[in-house]
Amino acid sequence: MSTIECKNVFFKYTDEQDWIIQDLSITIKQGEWVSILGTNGSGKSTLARLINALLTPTSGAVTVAGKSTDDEGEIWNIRQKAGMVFQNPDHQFVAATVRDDIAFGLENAGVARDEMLKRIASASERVGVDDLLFAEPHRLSGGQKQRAAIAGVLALQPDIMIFDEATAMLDPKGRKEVMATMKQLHERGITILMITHELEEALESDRVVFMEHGKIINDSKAEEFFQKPEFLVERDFHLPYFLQVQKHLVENGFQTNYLLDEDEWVKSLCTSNSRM
Ligand SMILES: Nc1ncnc2c1ncn2[C@@H]1O[C@H](COP(=O)(O)OP(=O)(O)OP(=O)(O)O)[C@@H](O)[C@H]1O
Repeated sequence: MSTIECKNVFFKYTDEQDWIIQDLSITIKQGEWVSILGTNGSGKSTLARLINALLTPTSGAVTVAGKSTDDEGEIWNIRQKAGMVFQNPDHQFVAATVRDDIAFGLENAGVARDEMLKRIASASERVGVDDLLFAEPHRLSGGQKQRAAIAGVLALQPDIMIFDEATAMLDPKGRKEVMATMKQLHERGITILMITHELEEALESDRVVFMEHGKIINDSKAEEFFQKPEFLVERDFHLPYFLQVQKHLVENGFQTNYLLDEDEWVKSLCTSNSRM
């Protein structure tokens, strides 16, 4: 069980900069699916890197499963517990085949050969790249590449997976594949931290954290967060079409609250007394 805990974290990359992360505190429990939304430059990726121990706080504390990211002896342990998947899948591969790429991380982690083979088989099967193990990563489609990258992280048996705009470079099919994989990992109890600009993706999560100027300005359940879409509209976020329609209905008194599941909303509309 790995809880993520950030306590009064301040961070800047250089002395000359203003704070990139300012007095940020958050606790994320094992098994949660948290979307991290925010405007460009608000510090989302920096927060992810602080949690993954790629960066350490200038002041304050970040702990993962009770281990401080400041403790040099725990860095590799933390990175295994909290694996990261990045935006550009092409930057994540180091080996000539998917199989060797997954094996590379395991070798670095000192996993014995028999165990390594088991883990490669199980991680690749879980994300549906078991038939691509001998393929060259650069020849895969975008969605396949991201799933192969996820398999590499998954083989290290993380409790937490951090997706930093992992679908941003994918076409709709690739996005769908990666979102389905995230959903499946969440169902298996892995904590999902998903940095995204896509509200459709955030609708899938349990909790939404919204960052601005290095601070968390909203932290609530997704159902609650999406009850106030004007918060997003004011910040130039593009609402999913079915939420835009609901916004008009709410504003005109035809509906009292927002439903985040499109099918459920359509069903309720069809059975409602206020059918138009
Ligand atoms: N290596 C670095 N050195 C100096 N400043 C940096 C570095 N990386 C990021 N920054 C600055 O830190 C701030 C926050 O960047 P970060 O990437 O965390 O934001 P973000 O919310 O993820 O942005 P985006 O949505 O555009 O990806 C930005 O002003 C950025 O210019």
